[in-house]
Amino acid sequence: MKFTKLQSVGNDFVLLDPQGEEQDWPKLALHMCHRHFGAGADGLMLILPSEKADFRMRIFNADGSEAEICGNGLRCLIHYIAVNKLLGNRDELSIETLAGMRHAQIFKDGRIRTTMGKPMFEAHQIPVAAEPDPKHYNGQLISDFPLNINNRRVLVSLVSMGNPHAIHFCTKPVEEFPLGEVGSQVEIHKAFPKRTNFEVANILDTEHIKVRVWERGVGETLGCGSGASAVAVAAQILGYVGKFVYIKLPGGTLGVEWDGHDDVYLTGKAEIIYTGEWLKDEII
Ligand SMILES: N[C@H](CCC[C@H](N)C(=O)O)C(=O)O
Repeated sequence: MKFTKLQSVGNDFVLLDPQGEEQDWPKLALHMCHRHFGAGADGLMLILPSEKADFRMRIFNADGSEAEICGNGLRCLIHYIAVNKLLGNRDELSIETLAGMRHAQIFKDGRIRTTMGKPMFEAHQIPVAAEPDPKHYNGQLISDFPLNINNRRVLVSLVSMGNPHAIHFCTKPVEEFPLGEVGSQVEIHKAFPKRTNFEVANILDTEHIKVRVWERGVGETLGCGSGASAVAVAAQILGYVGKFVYIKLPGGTLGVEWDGHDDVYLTGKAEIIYTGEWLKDEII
């Protein structure tokens, strides 16, 4: 089975075109994403036909769980479509995802600008099980939500980009944050019935935020597009940044725009690293 390996800001994926074939995708994702016994990736993506859009995308995390959306994966899929001229030379296209329709523009310099949908803030949309006190929130950003992690009180803001994000703003450099210890616990905290992605963010100035990410179903990644979007949205609502912000991740920088009401726009590049053939048939 042929596959293509792609990356964007160091978030890497194997992409398959199943051509109508059905497989145990969660198990195959677990298998193919393994860094030693497999091809190695943060996720497995499928490019599929769609009746509502140019193509449909499915994304499975390295642990086999299926996610609603993946910002970097979306950009990688669009880059794959452009390089392989699956839509000729069209520079605008639409992709159907579990989180809804997403639209993209491809620029001549290789940048790809995608919609990331409208951010959601209601407790049931995150979802967060422990109802925060409604008088504080009623549809506004749930900020300073307290989590007790190994006797450390971690305050997070909660944003859904179709997938859940818990964001901790800190004043120290993000490199000093114990992301492995804290992120692994936040991901599976009982407050999040669907688990959550976790971002630690340090505001550099009104246009730049430094971020590290512990991804649901993956662990620490070098970049996360939906995470970058969620951080930019929360930071704007909290008054830290304006409507356009650069999110500096360990694997690279993404641009996020949000007018405060409608769709978030995410801009970055993507790269095909290699194509390969999957020859293994046994499961780990
Ligand atoms: N781990 C994420 C999916 C991948 C998101 C990330 N790679 C991105 O670029 O948005 C989740 O389970 O919600």
